[in-house]
Amino acid sequence: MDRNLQKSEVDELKQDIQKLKDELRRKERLLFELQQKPLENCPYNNIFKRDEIVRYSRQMIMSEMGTDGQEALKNSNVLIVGIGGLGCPAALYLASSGVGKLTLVDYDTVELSNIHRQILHSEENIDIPKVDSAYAKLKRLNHNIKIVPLRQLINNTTVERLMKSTKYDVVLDCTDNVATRYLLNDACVLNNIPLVSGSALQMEGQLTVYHYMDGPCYRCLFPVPPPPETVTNCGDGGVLGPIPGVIGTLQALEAIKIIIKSEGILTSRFLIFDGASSTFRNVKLRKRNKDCEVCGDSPTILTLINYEQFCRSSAHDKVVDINIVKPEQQVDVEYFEKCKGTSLVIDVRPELEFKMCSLPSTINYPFTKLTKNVGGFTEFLKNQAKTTENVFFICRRGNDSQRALNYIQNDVIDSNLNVYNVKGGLRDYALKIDSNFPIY
Ligand SMILES: Nc1ncnc2c1ncn2[C@@H]1O[C@H](COP(=O)(O)OP(=O)(O)OP(=O)(O)O)[C@@H](O)[C@H]1O
Ligand SMILES: [Zn+2]
Repeated sequence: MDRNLQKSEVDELKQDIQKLKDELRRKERLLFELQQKPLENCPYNNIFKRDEIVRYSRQMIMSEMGTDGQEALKNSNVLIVGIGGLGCPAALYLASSGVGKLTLVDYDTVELSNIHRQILHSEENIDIPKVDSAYAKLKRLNHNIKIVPLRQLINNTTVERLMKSTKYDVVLDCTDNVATRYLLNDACVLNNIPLVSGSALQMEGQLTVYHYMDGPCYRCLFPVPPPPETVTNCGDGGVLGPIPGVIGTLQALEAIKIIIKSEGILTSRFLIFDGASSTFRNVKLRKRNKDCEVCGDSPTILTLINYEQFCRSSAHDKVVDINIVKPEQQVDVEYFEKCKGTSLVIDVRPELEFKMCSLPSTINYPFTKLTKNVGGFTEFLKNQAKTTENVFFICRRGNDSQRALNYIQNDVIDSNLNVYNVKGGLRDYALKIDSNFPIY
């Protein structure tokens, strides 16, 4: 082609390719399903086919499960939201145990940094939707069950549509953000469905069942969202692969227990797993809060609310520091690249991340250390900067570096230093300047 494509043309082509890929995957799924041999009826049992009896025999012979439990599983309908670190092991065990219909929802595609813990996805799945990768693996594991992969974001509209279309026996919250947690909680309370909720970060995991029998819901325990700056996800704090493996597996266990009506469901208590000391702890929770806005005796939340706004406007928001970084101090990576050779560059990421990868000739001064000793840092800065007037602050995505600038802004006001924040941080640097720099 002898002309440059316009951005809109490129976008259009990308959309066309995506549509073709989606269609191809849909047809592959159809073909796979058609190629599966239908199970043969068993003359010796009128509920299960011969293969099913053999397949589930090791759990069916247990008194806790029995044929009644297995039949309940076969007729059950489970929704898993989030096919990441928790959703993968949860889906694996629910599919292998014979849950009749499993709906998988996630909007995201597989990334290389996911697969150390998101065990349904493998190297050849990178860049494809997580739900498609999960579908393919689970169908090969157990083609007798129905799996519905939905590549979509769970929001008010989609969750309402889902819950109107089917009666779920149980919902698993395998997501990683507070707004979705409140949304799923409220949707489950309003539709009277138990919610198995898990979380995992670094070496620790937590698990509980909300809105089951007279147990509390998420809102009963946390009527106000936590301050956004106190919430860390795996992307920021890291996580050891087996931790969500343990918690996701336990989420599947609780879901199975709910379906087969076992005793000992994890309601009104929290299970905390500490992988560092290999210990499990049970923390007793309050009973349902009669004043809870959604599950209380006189609820005020009768339909879904705006969850993003609710999480932003929490009482704690007021303590978020005021941004005093001037627009001219916000520079892009292209400008940074031009100046960095003759400037001082302070990388405010934690020491460990700096060791993982860093730009040459940069100094590491972690943000947490800086905030504990602002005065000491200013002295350090002035000493370092004897040979240059320009100081660039950089971090992974440009947030902590901006906050660092906020902290020291007033202290360097009388010096001859020009301080800048690199917008988009090292992530943008990798995307726009040097693709050899690892994006993580
Ligand atoms: N509202 C939502 N609707 C659908 N899927 C969601 C929603 N919120 C979160 N998820 C999904 O939940 C999953 C959570 O997975 P996990 O906590 O392992 O982190 P991740 O986002 O995949 O990875 P990382 O944090 O390392 O980038 C993700 O796949 C994410 O796309
Ligand atoms: Zn409640």
